[in-house]
Amino acid sequence: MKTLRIQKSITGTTLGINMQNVQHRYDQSSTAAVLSIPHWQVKQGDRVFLHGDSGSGKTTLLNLLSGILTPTEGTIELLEQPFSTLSARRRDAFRARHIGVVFQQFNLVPYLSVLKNIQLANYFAAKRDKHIEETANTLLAKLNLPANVLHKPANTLSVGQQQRVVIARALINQPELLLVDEPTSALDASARDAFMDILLNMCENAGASLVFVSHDMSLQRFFSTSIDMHSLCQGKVNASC
Ligand SMILES: Nc1ncnc2c1ncn2[C@@H]1O[C@H](COP(=O)(O)OP(=O)(O)OP(=O)(O)O)[C@@H](O)[C@H]1O
Repeated sequence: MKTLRIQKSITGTTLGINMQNVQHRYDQSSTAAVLSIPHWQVKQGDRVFLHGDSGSGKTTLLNLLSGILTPTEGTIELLEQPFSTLSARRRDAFRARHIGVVFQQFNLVPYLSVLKNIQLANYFAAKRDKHIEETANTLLAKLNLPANVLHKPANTLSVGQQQRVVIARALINQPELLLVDEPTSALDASARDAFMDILLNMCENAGASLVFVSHDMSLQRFFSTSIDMHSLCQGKVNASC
């Protein structure tokens, strides 16, 4: 049972993401920010395709949204709760409970089984699923992974299979916000399209917001909203609600 009570805004719409005057500098003494976003709001449940040139700040933005980085200036609210201003400990707890991340580095524990890797995510969320094996199996089946991989060490799976395990791990806690970075790079075209359908269906059923970063512009057609980093940093992307 989730403890967070998501408030409705005055328009009756819940905001999944609300960034105001956000800037990020890796080097505090530098005058130029690597990322500067005047204003960006994403309605809860929206699915956003984010693209941009190499070095335009996509990874930096995902790291800010997942709380791995905090902005040098400005504020980030998630699910209408303060996020960037939380202490590191409370931000970690918020991430474990409400955010699923699928980043390019899989961060699977290589010698642990697929099930143990998924259980770890559930453990850190502090909302244990008593039927974790059954839930994990259902998720893996939806992602077209055979049930017999569940007890195999993660490092014995193919790269494409590991990508699917990372998705299952990200979804196991039914996050309200899913942050995804280039998840289909190891899949061929037909597996990629099947995977996109599954991912988007899962997000829709859960009412989750999705921020999906990719260089592969052919994936844009799966999304109702597509944003390039240049427009975002120019403040040309308005509130979606
Ligand atoms: N840890 C870091 N320390 C200093 N500068 C960094 C760091 N990470 C990224 N940068 C710089 O910040 C800018 C944005 O980088 P970022 O990785 O966010 O871009 P990106 O759009 O994800 O690029 P790509 O598509 O190549 O992955 C770049 O100029 C990069 O050199």
